[in-house]
Amino acid sequence: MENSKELRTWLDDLGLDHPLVIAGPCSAETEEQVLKIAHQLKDTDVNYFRAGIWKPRTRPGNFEGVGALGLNWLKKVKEETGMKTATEVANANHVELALEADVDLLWIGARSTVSPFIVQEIADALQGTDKVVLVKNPVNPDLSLWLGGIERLYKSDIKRLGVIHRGFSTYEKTKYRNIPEWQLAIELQNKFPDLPLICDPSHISGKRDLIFDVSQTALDLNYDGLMIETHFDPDNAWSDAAQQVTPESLVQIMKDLKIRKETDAEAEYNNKLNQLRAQIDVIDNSIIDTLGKRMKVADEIGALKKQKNVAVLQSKRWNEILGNMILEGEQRGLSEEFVLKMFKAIHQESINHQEKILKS
Ligand SMILES: C=C(O[C@@H]1C=C(C(=O)O)C=C[C@H]1O)C(=O)O
Repeated sequence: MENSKELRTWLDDLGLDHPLVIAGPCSAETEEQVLKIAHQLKDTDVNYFRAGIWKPRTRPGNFEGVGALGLNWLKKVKEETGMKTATEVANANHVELALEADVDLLWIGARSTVSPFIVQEIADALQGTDKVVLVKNPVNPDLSLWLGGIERLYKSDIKRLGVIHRGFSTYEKTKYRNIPEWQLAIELQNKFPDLPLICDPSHISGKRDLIFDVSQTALDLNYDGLMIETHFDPDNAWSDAAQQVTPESLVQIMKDLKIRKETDAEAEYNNKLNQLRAQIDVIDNSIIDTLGKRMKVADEIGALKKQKNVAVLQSKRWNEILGNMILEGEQRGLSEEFVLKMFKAIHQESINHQEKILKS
């Protein structure tokens, strides 16, 4: 599959002057609940009304969705509000029912994207559809698996495509429910700049207070749209209560978000930018030069260790370096997270260099 402008035709055709917005409850609970939220979202920036009909839950025993019955409620949403509708499908049967109910946008969830069997089954069931189909990232940070999902759909002649970034599971405790790993989405944009990219700040955040911040970061990184879970009574929602916002909050979030343009033609801005970028180029070259020199010293240490039959890894020395560098970094405004990541990568490269010498 190649990048092509065609991938974003469905989005361009909407002619929006704001990011695409997909909003609605995490789960459809009752007909009344679905219609009430839909009417509250009707005259806002919302383009697609979402509601989960089949809910994949991590553990059994939780509310698993109202099932096909909820599709009738989505039909009513369309009739009564004119909003397009969206839901998640996780197997061929869901696809068949959702297409029958004329749902306008279908997405494949993170737990389905991990399974090529399931994605293929869904792609086969959707063959040639003119519905919009979006693929959420797999739960693990695997770009190939994510793109593989898109490619399977593309091969099934589905051309109105896009991706949803909902973050990645992690064992570590972080402020996020699912860590964003923005680099992965940036890499995806580099490969497929015209594939519509939607952020799901609700699942990245896991709590409503973080949603604005995550949404702004997404827009700063050129995302095309947002999927935000919305409920009139979030605290009493039957699923994902902590991360849903009220329709009023959603409107406020959309109002407060700054939509950045890709560039600015003004000469003064461009001159200054070019000057600063020239500085960055010089600094980047010196970083690479310094790292090359560091590895040459590591090579010499490797040769010494080889002579004396000493192990490559020296944990005590390594921990001293890490501790010192975190302190040094702090004084220069570098976060501990960044310093750790960078020095772990440097250490690994140093080990690789020494290993090569010890094994030669
Ligand atoms: C270079 C050495 O080998 C390893 C690599 C280190 C580094 O790159 O700084 C530090 C400790 C060792 O784990 C060393 O022993 O000093």
